[in-house]
Amino acid sequence: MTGNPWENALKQLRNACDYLDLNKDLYEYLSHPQRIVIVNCPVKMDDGSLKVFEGFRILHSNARGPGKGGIRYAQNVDMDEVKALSMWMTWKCATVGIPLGGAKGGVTCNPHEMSQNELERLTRRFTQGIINVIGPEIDIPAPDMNTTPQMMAWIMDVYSMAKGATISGVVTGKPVEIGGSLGRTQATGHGVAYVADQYAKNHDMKPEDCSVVVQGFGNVGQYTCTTLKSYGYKIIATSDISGGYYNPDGLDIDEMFAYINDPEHRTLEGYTKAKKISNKELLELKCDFLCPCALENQITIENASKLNCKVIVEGANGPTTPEADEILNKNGIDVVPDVLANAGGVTVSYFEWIQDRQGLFWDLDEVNKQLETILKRAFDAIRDLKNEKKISYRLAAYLIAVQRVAKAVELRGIYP
Ligand SMILES: NC(=O)C1=CN([C@@H]2O[C@H](COP(=O)(O)OP(=O)(O)OC[C@H]3O[C@@H](n4cnc5c(N)ncnc54)[C@H](OP(=O)(O)O)[C@@H]3O)[C@@H](O)[C@H]2O)C=CC1
Ligand SMILES: O=C(O)CCC(=O)C(=O)O
Repeated sequence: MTGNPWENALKQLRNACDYLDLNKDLYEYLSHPQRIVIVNCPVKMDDGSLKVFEGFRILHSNARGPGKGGIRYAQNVDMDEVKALSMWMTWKCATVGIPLGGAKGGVTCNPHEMSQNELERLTRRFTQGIINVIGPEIDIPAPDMNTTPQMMAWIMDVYSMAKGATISGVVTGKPVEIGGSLGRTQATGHGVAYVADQYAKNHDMKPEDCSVVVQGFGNVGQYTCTTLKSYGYKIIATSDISGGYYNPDGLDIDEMFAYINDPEHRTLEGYTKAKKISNKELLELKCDFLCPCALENQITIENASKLNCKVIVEGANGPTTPEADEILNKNGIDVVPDVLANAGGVTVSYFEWIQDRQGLFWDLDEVNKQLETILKRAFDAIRDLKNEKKISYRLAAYLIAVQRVAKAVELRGIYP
């Protein structure tokens, strides 16, 4: 893998602090997560054997509010990845101006090789392990890669049983039947598409003339595709672990959606109504919008100069390395950064947290209206700063976010 995500996250912070000429103490403070919890989770597997899974919950900063961020289940989860993801959450919440801090969790496991019962036992054990550092006022988990609303329901159950009361606000991204918000499942992809469309509106690009490549066809990728398609954009390629799927005339996203939801398939393997291509070919396709919606470190020094898109809209967290960013800047390819582009998810999680605390639930139109208001305000502020200072979208977003966090740190006197 090119680049360690934590080192990449530190470089991005360094760039912003240098530009802002912030005092050294602030960089020193922000370059350390506030709290790291590591838990070993013993799980009885279905075959009777015992496996111990390592899990992390990391709070990067609660200067602006309780920690917020998803939990990821994947084989390559390690502490540096979770540290980076937690720091990116701090900037994301500050970028869109919601009163939450940054946190993230992860468990090193291969969820695709585990049964639902094993995943339930793992999720319950992991929750037990982090129970003292989560809570509606402390740190609120949510879904991320390979974690689902059902898993959020188990987290809520373990926490509630321990506290002796039903506490739905401990976690977001839950099923709506137990306090989830309408629109949360679609929110991240909806936000990616909405922000891409804002970019298009600002650059005289018409949806019907624009082709889009979306790497990843999971929660974020799927709803990025469906929402962009509903706006009139043509999705010409997408991918999952089985490879890329390309059709220059446009993919039938609904059909692909149904294909992977068929329990016989799960992935796009065997889907025949598109040309099969490699992940490398997918990223280098000629298109207007490239939306990486899978993993970190996909656009690197190796492939940045080979990209054939006009703009990158980052659905994933950390898909572009700082070195690749420099190449893209030189080549005139704009990058709408993750901390803005994929902030739709955490924004609707924030709405879910509010709704749970009030016991009053919004209809879908209200959720989407508020979401778009927040994303538009953030996009406009970043665009204006970018134009004024002649800097990248990423640096503009970071300047806004880091200054907001710095102000909170100063006002609270966090290091007297
Ligand atoms: N869910 C959310 O609300 C948010 C997620 N994000 C970020 O978006 C990204 C995607 O998350 P999400 O959609 O939730 O995760 P999912 O697990 O739902 O989907 C991940 C997608 O990436 C694909 N993928 C995994 N490994 C590879 C690979 N090596 N090459 C190509 N594709 C691969 C998966 O394929 P397969 O299913 O076949 O394994 C799947 O299509 C992550 O970076 C996450 O942190 C950001 C904000 C919020
Ligand atoms: O919904 C949330 O609270 C956080 C989602 C997340 O993990 C992310 O934005 O990367």
